[in-house]
Amino acid sequence: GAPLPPGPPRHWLLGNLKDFPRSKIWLRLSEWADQYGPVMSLSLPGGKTIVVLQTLEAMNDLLDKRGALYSDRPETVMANELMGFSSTVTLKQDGPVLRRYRKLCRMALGTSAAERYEPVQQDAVTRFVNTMVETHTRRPHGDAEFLAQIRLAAIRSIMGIVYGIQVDDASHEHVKNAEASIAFFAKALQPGRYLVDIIHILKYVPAWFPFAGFQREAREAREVRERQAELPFRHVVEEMATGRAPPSFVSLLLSDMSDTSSPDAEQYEPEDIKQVARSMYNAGVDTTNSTLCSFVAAMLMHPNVQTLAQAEVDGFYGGPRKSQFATPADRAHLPYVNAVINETLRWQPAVALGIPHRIVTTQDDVYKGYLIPRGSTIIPNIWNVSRTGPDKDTLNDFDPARYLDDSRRPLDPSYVFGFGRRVCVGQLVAENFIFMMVVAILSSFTVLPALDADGEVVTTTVEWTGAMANTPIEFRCRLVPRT
Ligand code: HEM
Repeated sequence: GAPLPPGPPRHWLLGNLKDFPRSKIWLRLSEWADQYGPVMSLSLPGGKTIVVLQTLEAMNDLLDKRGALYSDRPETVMANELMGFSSTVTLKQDGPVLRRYRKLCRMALGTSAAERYEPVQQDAVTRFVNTMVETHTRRPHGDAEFLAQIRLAAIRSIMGIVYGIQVDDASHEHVKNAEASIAFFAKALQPGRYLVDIIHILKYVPAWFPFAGFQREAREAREVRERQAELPFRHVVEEMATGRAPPSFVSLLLSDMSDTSSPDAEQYEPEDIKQVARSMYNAGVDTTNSTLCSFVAAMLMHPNVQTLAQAEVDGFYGGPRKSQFATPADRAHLPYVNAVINETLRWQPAVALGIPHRIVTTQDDVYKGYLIPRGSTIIPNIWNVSRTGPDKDTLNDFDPARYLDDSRRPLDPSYVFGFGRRVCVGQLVAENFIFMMVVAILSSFTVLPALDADGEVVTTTVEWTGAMANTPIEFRCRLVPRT
């Protein structure tokens, strides 16, 4: 039969476990791309195979064109079984339930639905701008408050879209539950974080056992996850009963279900809607937040780009601070701003390794002469694609002009939203919100370095975390209101 795709030598017991760095795994994988080519393999203890796809061609060939085989997700014991995140869209195995979930997502996040959410997204943008103007008055030397405010804006957008709930600040009960849930979720998905994901038998260890801290954590995660699902959902049901519910993901789907003439009425349970709604926060907040924080970092590091983008925005809206009613339809008129957004998505992809897929457990496959064993984990190395293209040596630099130049235009960065039947369901609302926030920031503020107590400019370098969501590590700057 066909050989496994090439890869570094394996230890007889540990496989390649020791070859994985603790953070920014994508950098190591991208180094291996030069050595091993478009498809490589690694192994984990217990003989599990990981296949890494390094080119967009390989990702499209397998995850898209052979989607019937490659749309499963790996089973993680801690996240799926013990913490109970298997009811999350993102981690759901392929099958009839996932297809139901994704249909609900398309119904409530597709093109016509996305337009209905523009007012709640606009509201989140306006509140961000107002808060940052105030922050500048109180602390003109700048600090890291904008990071918390960007996250809050992403939260407001999601809570508004999914439940029609207005969030004043991060101490809102639903937000606290959701943030606790997302922290468990992110931790459980860190590779190698829990031994139980490597030695599955440990899942039978009872919670009272010494060293079974992971069981107690899992119980806490289940409780938090349940509250995250239940409370905001119940709020929408109550508001609908009194006729006060604004249009939201949940209210649209619930009213569709209760309409007996709708062909969908019989196909869904309220429980499906509740679980799908809960999934959105965990999938949508970190990703949107990372992208917007990377955008601010880019403006801080590249004042010349900021000036050009501001000039384009001012030209279109008629001057600084005039963009408050920007809508996604304006994108067509702002080519340079589009290039800035594309370059941000490419330069710091929010999920640099995507979310792993899995090939079905019932059938092997062969690709480019190599065996892809049934049940292997398939990792699309999005980072490597973002570093591939003309002018390769410059691809670590932030340079939006490359998208406006035929001779060095990189691939369209939509690959940062994933592939095939598992492609991001929030892409449209995410792109709309990112556009609205970027225009509002450019039009309302100039991003400048923070000042020290003597009013001197603080030299700032920005680094990114190496975790699943590729987010800038806390840095300070000023968002100075424009006049
Ligand atoms: C810049 C923003 C975002 C980026 C870069 C992003 C990226 C991704 C990626 C890479 C995947 C995995 C696709 C795959 O498996 O091939 C994904 C899945 C998903 N995204 Fe997003 N996402 C973003 C925003 C959002 C938002 C705002 C929402 C919700 C409104 C959302 C909801 C989801 C869900 C539910 C899934 C799971 C789909 C499935 O497993 O079938 N995402 N996203």
